[in-house]
Amino acid sequence: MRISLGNGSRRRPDGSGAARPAGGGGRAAALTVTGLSAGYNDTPTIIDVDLHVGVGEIVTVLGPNGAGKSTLLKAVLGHLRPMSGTVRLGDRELGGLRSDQVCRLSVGYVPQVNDTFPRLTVLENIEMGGYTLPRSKVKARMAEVMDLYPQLGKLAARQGGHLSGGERKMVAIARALMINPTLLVLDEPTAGLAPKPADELLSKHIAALTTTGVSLLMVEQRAREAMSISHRAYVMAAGRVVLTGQASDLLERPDLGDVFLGRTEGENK
Ligand SMILES: Nc1ncnc2c1ncn2[C@@H]1O[C@H](COP(=O)(O)OP(=O)(O)OP(=O)(O)O)[C@@H](O)[C@H]1O
Repeated sequence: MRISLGNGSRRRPDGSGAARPAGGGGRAAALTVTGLSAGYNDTPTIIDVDLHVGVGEIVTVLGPNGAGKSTLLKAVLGHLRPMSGTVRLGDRELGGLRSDQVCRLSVGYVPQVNDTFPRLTVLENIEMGGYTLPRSKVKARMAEVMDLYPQLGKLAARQGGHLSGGERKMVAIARALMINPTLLVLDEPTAGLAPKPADELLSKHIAALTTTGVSLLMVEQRAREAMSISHRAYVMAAGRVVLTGQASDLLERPDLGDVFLGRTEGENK
């Protein structure tokens, strides 16, 4: 059974969900997943998933291990071919496209692991993200991206392998922003981070992305912190969406950790 909390697409109280043109000319578009089933070896792992990320929204997918969260992202990103259903970004159908084709439609991806090139400097890592841009546009786009994360300026010459986990993730996000994505997909960005840098990554660096107008789909285990910067959330269990609603409504649930992650609140901290 799917439970829905809250109605409509309310913006966050500070109004930061307002769509703004992304620097560099990216076209704003919403992601709409309808009736999506996908999986491995002809067996569906996710079943009949409906999900929407409005323009400029942050939407978080939560759920216990094995719920199908990463499989959902793979199907959106073209790493897995949908068995049924549709994945639309604006008026474009992504379902059935290869991952490189999805990327060329302005979909940025920050993977959970192998997020930076350890032997390349911060600047080189970020520049790599612009490999599909005309050469003449790369430097200007790098400047725009560095404006969003000025902290990276001080680390410009440092190798990826010599960064903290939080710094590395910021570099990975900056690299993904180089294509000025319409949709940015983040797979468990705080995985492996200590609580303080994890909170900082969510509350500062990921929350700051709302200023770019990008639509953001994120899988995240830190339910409370992720929802405090999200517009809506979807909870998956055993391959299905079992709960969806406004993040502010879901945040009020005292059983957040138990219900959303299948574990205790203490473990969620
Ligand atoms: N490449 C694969 N081949 C076969 N089965 C897979 C593959 N990848 C994942 N699965 C299975 O699909 C199911 C969902 O996995 P998925 O990684 O999507 O879950 P998840 O919610 O992202 O879990 P976690 O939070 O642990 O990352 C699991 O039962 C998993 O074993």
